[in-house]
Amino acid sequence: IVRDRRRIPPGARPLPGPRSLPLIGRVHDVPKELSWLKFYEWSKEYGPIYQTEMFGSVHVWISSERIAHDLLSRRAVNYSDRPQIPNLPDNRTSGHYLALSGRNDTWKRQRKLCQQLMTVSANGSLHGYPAKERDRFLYLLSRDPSQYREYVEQFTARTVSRLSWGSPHPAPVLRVTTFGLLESISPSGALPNVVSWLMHIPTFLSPWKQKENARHHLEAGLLKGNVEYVHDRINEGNAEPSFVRTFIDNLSRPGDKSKWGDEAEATYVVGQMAIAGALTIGSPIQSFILAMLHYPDWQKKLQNEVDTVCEGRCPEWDDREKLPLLRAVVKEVIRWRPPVPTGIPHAIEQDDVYEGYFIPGGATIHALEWAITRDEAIYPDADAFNPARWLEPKYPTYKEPLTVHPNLNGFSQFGFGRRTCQGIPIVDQDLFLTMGGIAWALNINKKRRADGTEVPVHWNDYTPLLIAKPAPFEFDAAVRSEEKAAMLERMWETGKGEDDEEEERNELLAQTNTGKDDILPQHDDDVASDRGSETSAATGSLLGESVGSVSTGSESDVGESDGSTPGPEFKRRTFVSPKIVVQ
Ligand code: HEM
Repeated sequence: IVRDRRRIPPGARPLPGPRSLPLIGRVHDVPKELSWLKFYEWSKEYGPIYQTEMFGSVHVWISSERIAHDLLSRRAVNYSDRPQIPNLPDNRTSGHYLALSGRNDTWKRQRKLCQQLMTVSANGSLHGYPAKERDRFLYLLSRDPSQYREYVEQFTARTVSRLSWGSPHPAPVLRVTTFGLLESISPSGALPNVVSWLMHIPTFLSPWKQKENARHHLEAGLLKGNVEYVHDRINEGNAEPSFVRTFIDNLSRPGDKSKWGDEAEATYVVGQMAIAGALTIGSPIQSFILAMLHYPDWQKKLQNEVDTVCEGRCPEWDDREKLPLLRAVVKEVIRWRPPVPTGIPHAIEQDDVYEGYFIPGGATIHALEWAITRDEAIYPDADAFNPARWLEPKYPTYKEPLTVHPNLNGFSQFGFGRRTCQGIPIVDQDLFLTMGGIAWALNINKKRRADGTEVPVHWNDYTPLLIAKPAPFEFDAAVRSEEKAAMLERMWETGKGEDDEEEERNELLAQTNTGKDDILPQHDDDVASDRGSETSAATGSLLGESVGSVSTGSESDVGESDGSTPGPEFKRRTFVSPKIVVQ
């Protein structure tokens, strides 16, 4: 849609914004890296709501929480659609990506199902999965902190795989297909998302379409194979709790998809939940480590709270009422370094006028999460990491009682109106347990060179995709005592048996089935790194393979494919065990 002054009703005026060049609008001004800083800078110049044009599309940028609520929540009827993503042109209609779906009946039904599945699991404390995976994560991190990105991504993907399908084993393939999706939908991940006419190029000429088709094929195999796996486990009487099991046991109504959809639809709803969980939560966990390096005083305060309240043991989810500082740290990390800094865009359906400004129907509406968390009236000294802003009455964000507040419910960083994030129970528990666990187990410090000087750590260098993660940085992490080192060993031992057995069986089956052992990236750092160019080679090689269904560890899945192509296998991971360093 091009700005058309004839559409502006009498008395209204166009939104302010940078002057556009013919055809390209302001596209040349938006940097590939940290684009949200440019949009934030423009908000200082043009105000808390302004517009830009890019290749004929109008984009509206909102930097004030009040305005975001006025439009996206109060006028939700008109502001709850999603824009078309040129590199994923059926995103609004396919029913495969709830979060990217248009405002249609399929989306409404899927959103209800997603909420129901989440509620059942949240009421069961997420079946203890985040704690189980947290214990594994802490042990691995304590062994080799330099692999922190790999272990963080393993933690998030394994936890959400358990929640979705009752098994951690889909995690490696989930990570690959999910990262590919992130590239496909991000403005900086695929050229057609910026130069939209490229979406009309036929598939045989379009590297972007070919890559996305291969990724989608892999994803379909993964999701369908995983549902089969749950059926197998149910038939054998040993299915672990999961979203899919809840659907099959309680919500599936063959022949009637009116309320919860059918199994094919639920397959993709759960897939979307798994994708969302695997994509996002690693960002704040990594940002937490970054914050501890820049703010050692807050690390000490957090350790004091955890040590005093938990009397030497690692914090658990049941301790949350008694750990307000830990909850404040969780919330402050998300505020300080928003995981989705430009937000997930909404689309407006009909022309609208807001405070005298014309907003054209069809425009893309961005709640600029980065700017929203930098509003000095709400967050004084916004650039500083300061959990006290959630705990002391002198700050505008303080809320009582501290047994409940701060918490993540209703936080701007999870969006607005009818499209708000549905994963908050997972985010809350994953972050509480990992951040509390790291504070309990480890002292995070800047690395020192042989000459005693500190290795510098960046302040705000983040990856450019829709979900932003810190660029790699170096640090030291020492286990805080011999006693904790022994406890970490026990935490690892308790969780590992079942995994090892399954992975060993996978390896055996994979070898007999395919004789190939390199279909997955050798080093998952490739996937964890999220730097488009670094990762595309590994992802591309995987997607370039012709793949059938995807193993989740059950015998029936492995090797079940279209007959001509092998299913990708899970590589067995061997964990090196350097000596634990105790400080
Ligand atoms: C730190 C972690 C996360 C952050 C910061 C986050 C943030 C967001 C944001 C900003 C939106 C868009 C809201 C809007 O359009 O107004 C969203 C949507 C969504 N999120 Fe999350 N999210 C996180 C984790 C998760 C997890 C773990 C799940 C798993 C279920 C999840 C599921 C969804 C879904 C299904 C939607 C789409 C809702 C819709 O379009 O109707 N998110 N999230």
